[in-house]
Amino acid sequence: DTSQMIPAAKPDLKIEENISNAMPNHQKQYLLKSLKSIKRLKDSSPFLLPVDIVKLQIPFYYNFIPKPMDLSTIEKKLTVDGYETPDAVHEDFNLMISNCIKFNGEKASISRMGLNIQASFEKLLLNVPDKNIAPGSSSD
Ligand SMILES: CN1C(=O)c2ccccc2Sc2cc(NC(=O)[C@@H]3CCCO3)ccc21
Repeated sequence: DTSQMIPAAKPDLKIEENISNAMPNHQKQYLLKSLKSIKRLKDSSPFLLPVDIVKLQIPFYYNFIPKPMDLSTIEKKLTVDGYETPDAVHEDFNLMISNCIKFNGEKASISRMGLNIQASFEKLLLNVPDKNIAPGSSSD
């Protein structure tokens, strides 16, 4: 019952810039390319930008979703070296999808779309270059 609730303010996402041991550039470039190809998927369009609580008329969204996430935020964070490892990128991607399922429910079509792009992203993650392999060298 939201009649007694006070809409929570948008959480301010503090993106740590240039963290101490930022991810090697060849991993970062691979992940940026992967995000670009995810963004081209039709099921990605609702995830391209932060959930707009005004357009969607959901003033209590941040009461239920304290850590909103979207593809543009992940991409920005990658660009400013806000991630130490590919796993940390994967974590934010999973956060974006779990937020969607939590707010909309497993059965909602938007959740099916989210699971689709999550599966596509995880396929791309299988081929992230190793941290230590110099780009262009083969691993065998
Ligand atoms: C991920 N997600 C949601 O999780 C969400 C959250 C609350 C209510 C509906 C949805 S589906 C959804 C729709 C849009 N966007 C639209 O539907 C566009 C923009 C506003 C109206 O048309 C963006 C995010 C989103």
